[in-house]
Amino acid sequence: MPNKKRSRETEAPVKRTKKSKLLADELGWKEVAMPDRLDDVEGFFGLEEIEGIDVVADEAGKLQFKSVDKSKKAKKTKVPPAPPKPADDDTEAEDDEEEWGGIIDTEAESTEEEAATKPIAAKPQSEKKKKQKKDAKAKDKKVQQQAAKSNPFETLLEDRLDDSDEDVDLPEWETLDLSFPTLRALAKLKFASPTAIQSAAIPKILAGHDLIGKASTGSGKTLAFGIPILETYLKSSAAAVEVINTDASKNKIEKLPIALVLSPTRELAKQLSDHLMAVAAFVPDFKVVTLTGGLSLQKQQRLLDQGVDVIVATPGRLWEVVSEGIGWIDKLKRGLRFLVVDEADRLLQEGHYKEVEDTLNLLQREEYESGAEDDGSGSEDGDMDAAEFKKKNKPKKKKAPAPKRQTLVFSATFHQGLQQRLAAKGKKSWPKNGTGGDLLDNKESMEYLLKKLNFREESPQFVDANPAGQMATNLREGIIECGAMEKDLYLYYLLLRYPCRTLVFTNSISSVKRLTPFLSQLQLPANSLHSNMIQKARLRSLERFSSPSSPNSILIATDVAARGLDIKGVEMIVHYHLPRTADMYVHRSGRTARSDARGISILLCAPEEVMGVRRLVSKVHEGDNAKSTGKYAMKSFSVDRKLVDRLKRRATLSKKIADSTVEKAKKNKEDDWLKTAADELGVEYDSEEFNSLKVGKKGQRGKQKREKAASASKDDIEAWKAELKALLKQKINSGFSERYLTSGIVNIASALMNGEAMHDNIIGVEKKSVIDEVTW
Ligand SMILES: Nc1ncnc2c1ncn2[C@@H]1O[C@H](COP(=O)(O)OP(=O)(O)OP(=O)(O)O)[C@@H](O)[C@H]1O
Repeated sequence: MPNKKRSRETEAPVKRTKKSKLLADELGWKEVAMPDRLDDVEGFFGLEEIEGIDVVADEAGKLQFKSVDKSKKAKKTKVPPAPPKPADDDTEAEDDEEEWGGIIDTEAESTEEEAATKPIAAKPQSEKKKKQKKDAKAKDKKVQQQAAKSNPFETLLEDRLDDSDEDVDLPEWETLDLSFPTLRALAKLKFASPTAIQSAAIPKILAGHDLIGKASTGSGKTLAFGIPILETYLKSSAAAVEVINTDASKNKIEKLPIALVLSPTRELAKQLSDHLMAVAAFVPDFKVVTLTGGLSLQKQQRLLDQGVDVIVATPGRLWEVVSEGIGWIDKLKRGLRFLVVDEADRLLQEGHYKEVEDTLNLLQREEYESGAEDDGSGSEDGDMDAAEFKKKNKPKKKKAPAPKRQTLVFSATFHQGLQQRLAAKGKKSWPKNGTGGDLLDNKESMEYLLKKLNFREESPQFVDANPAGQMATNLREGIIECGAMEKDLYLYYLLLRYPCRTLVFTNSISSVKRLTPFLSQLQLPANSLHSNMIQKARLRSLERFSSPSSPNSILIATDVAARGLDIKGVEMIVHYHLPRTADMYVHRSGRTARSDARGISILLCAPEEVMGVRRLVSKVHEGDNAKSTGKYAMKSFSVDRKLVDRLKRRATLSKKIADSTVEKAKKNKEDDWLKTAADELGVEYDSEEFNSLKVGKKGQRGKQKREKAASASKDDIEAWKAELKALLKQKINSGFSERYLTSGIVNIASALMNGEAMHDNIIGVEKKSVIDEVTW
């Protein structure tokens, strides 16, 4: 039956005849657009609708159609205004509008797990809570504004209209023959010269080649593909304007996306979009849309429908948006001039590859079916059976010219484990014997990518901008050997001794959840990032971590932060857990020493891990020019063991407090869940009895430990907290900085009271840069 509801906005023409009763075929049916991908299309090939028609039955009960007076109909079908929503019932609206609008509250970050356990209906907030939220909002807004000030991209966007006559003098970029708007943006960004990958890749891409680009972390790969995309956009929009000027009949151009950039993580996608917008700061119509999970799907669809030049997306969300949208597959096929696969080795890895493959299949450039075209041969025979009708109306195949789409692939690494994983030979873990996780050489990477990606050219251009080494030139690496159970203590030592913006990598979400309160108890500004956090909390953590107002901030993260993130001022990377593969080591370490900056990467290693790690790191450095004379020997990072000893009690107390809080929260959650389950089953719930049944011998020890932590009494915790507080007030004298100790510049007690205590003033040793600790 025609669906009146769906066509409220459009008025379908009705073929009017003299008689008021009409036959079905006399009606002005209008085709309804269908989502590009239907899950089950068997026996279904189209939908049409009609409006302004009443269905009436004659005396014999036969249905007939009757045209309805439009004005009356309009009255009849007028949609009543939606009833006002109760003030606290904003769940639906929120879902629709959910987008990142900066820091909005400072409530303890909640995970998706936690969110799921919250009651669905929002409770009315108390005045006090509202006020707290308001204050927190204002505070976070301030932090956000400060963060924005430090973001060169934002400043650039603010400046762009101020000085349109400004001269651009960038001789080093001259050979690339770039447009004025691009050069202006580069000048504003203070990028005086192109980086090696930019010099090598930009001319090749502009010449129309497919390209595989390999260059070390932080070496400017984003603009190596971003600039050619912008230049192509500028040329094609200039050509479009010419067409309009010379051909009066074409007064409207359809805006089609010219580039699709795939990113493995949400945060990287956002960063890539910002970066592209920054270089396009003087091209006002250039529009980049980011499609990532965790934020409103509808909002992203709306943005796309408003017209877009570049789409930056994570594969899962792209697939969702495009396949559920209408006409997007066709638009992508017709419009795309560039497909960029950033962090290609990650995106093509097992687990991610399926969605990328689906996307690639969608974009196949062979002949494609454009869908049914109305050729005016609609059915006139009401008795025609479905099969016959379907045959007659079969969508016509239409040949489309192959689009000139270039495929651009970028990464700092291409490693062998990738191929093995794709061949489903099982996961490679960090090798004890130092043989796995090897990085692919150029020939192997090329073969691999050729197999996986549908390049336009038979041999895409391969650019390796840093053949001499995998790691950034200004990066120093070190190793600290410590007992497996002492990693918390050594981490605390490093963060306290060398206050600077630090990223700490762990291999599990639970470690992130444990280490964050552990460090917070020790008054270190720790934030967390892992994939179980809701998207807003993820972005909020990153904002806090990168805020200029907290130059010594710490981010405890899983490998979700390992690739691509470009955060200014990160000086130290700590591998709390060893990276699982060599490429992960390269990417994690690459979050520091970016562009011209210096940085250090430190591995915390248990004695049994040291040999394997040393071997693997020397593999990563194989081929380094400077070190090719012999095997690269990873340096031990010098540690003041005396100071470590003096920090032990603090670390022990903080660990106890953090563990008991985490375990208590877990236990409460588990108890709640079990109680509900028991209620539903109508049985008595006894947590101890239940636990004794649940755990086998194997997990007994860990379980006992956890139970012990969870069973700490409130008084125990309070006592630990008081002891820790007292300890934190005391300076710790490691013996080598008497000048600082006796100077009395910092009044620790009042600093603590005012919330100003930072790790560089609660330790009684001189602040020292971690980077200066190693020889350069
Ligand atoms: N020509 C240039 N001159 C100076 N800085 C630049 C230049 N091009 C890019 N940059 C800056 O260098 C930093 C690193 O760039 P980008 O994020 O593109 O690196 P990348 O090679 O993609 O790193 P990764 O492999 O970690 O993803 C960014 O802050 C960027 O703004």
